[in-house]
Amino acid sequence: MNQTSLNPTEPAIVVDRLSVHYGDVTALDSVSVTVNRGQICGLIGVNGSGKSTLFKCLMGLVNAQQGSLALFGRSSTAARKGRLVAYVPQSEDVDWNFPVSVGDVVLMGRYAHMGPLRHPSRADRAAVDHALERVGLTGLRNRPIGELSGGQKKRTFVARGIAQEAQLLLLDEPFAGVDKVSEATIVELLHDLKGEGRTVLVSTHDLAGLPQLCDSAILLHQRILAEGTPAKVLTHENLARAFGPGSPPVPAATPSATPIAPGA
Ligand SMILES: Nc1ncnc2c1ncn2[C@@H]1O[C@H](COP(=O)(O)OP(=O)(O)OP(=O)(O)O)[C@@H](O)[C@H]1O
Repeated sequence: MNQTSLNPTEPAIVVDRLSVHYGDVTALDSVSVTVNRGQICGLIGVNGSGKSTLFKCLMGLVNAQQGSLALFGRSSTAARKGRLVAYVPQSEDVDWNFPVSVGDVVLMGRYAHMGPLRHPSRADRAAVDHALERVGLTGLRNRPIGELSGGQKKRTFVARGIAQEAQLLLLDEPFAGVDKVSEATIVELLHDLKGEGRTVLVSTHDLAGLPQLCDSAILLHQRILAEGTPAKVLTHENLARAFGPGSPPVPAATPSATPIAPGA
């Protein structure tokens, strides 16, 4: 399955009335969202608002009690098997003591391309080389993943998604605990990936950077509080509903917050 076999009219993500409960805790309550293809969409909300749960549902790692979802019109299992979707998990969800090198992690992105013996072909090795180069980690290929900085670890997982040639990248807080160089590298990469027609859903607490990074945004608090352009979503009222008293300020660079003078 590749991009050319996809129906171009199908959105990258359609979530329909999805509810997830962990025992007594409601993580997602009848969540419906659509993310169109070729967009960078920002997922925002307080800690515990359900962002990671939504990512895990999209990856088929958590089963919803109610509702449905589709990735490019397919089930999450079919999308994963078709290597359409790549996931960059939160750092807390990764066992960094697992004895693998940076190159090994990126090569994992090629597994679905390989035969049952997982013997890498020349094309697989070239894809890994290319992905490492794009994230600026060629020199660290043989380094154990656990020895990298937070930002380098994130870049390694982004490289895995690039090597996989995934059409949809799900990034759970890629900017958390990363240095400025890694942050700038990841932002540039996401724009490049979008330029190639790929779709990105990225959770972030960096509201100030969101208008520059994202085409659209989703504000989550178990339910969808707002969805649309960053300017539409990042209003004082919406942020107060999501974050409560002491909510973060509306980003100054939100396009609608800076009206263009007539004739400008
Ligand atoms: N495996 C689990 N078992 C029980 N409760 C869970 C589990 N995973 C998440 N939760 C609860 O579900 C709710 C949503 O958690 P989730 O991790 O999806 O939120 P989040 O928005 O990603 O938070 P953060 O920004 O802190 O990562 C929280 O109340 C959390 O405590």
